[in-house]
Amino acid sequence: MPQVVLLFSGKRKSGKDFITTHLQKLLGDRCEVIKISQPIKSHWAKEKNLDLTELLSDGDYKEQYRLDMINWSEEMRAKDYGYFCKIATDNASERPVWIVSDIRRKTDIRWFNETYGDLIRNIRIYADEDTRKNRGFVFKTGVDDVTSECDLDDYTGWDLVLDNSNGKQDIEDQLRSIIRFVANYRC
Ligand SMILES: Nc1ncnc2c1ncn2[C@@H]1O[C@H](COP(=O)(O)OP(=O)(O)O)[C@@H](O)[C@H]1O
Ligand SMILES: C[C@@](O)(CCOP(=O)(O)OP(=O)(O)O)CC(=O)O
Repeated sequence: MPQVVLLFSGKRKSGKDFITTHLQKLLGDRCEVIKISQPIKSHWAKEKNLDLTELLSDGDYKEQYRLDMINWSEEMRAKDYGYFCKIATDNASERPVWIVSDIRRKTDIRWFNETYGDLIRNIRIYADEDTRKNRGFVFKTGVDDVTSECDLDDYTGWDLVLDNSNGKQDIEDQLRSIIRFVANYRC
């Protein structure tokens, strides 16, 4: 069992990967990064003979397949909302800090809450739309107006909110806030 499970969410190009990758470097082998989208992308790469490394990176490649992956994964979630959360965590190591870098749905939070209870901490990464556009965000119907991107818009149970817009806190400050926040867990 981990000692703390940090759930990160945020809209496309808000900086989830950026912040969690830096956090991982800082915490080293005390932490494990878990991606719910990993089993989705693995399945899709096998099924369609795609480049998994590219699908996992922040480039444009994954955007070409995002809509299809959303639609397929929603069918799976309709049968079992925790399906991908379970596969992603089944493969995780026994490190004390788990960083889940891509929480998107209330049912993701529900599954982690039911499975890890008091260990979970909800961290929201915010970035304003101009910043996200500068980072390559382009609105796409079927992607940005569906559950995948919008389900947590009205969620209010955040334990920590970080503003990762241009000109706000720099990455060192962001990381310090997170570390202060998890410090109680002797990580
Ligand atoms: N605070 C930041 N400073 C500089 N570049 C950033 C920052 N946050 C994100 N980026 C860059 O913006 C792009 C999108 O960030 P990413 O972490 O992939 O977003 P998300 O995972 O939320 O879609 C990446 O190229 C990333 O390096
Ligand atoms: C099909 C997806 O899992 C693809 C998610 O890919 P990423 O987690 O890489 O996305 P961003 O970091 O926000 O750009 C979305 C879903 O609804 O499950």
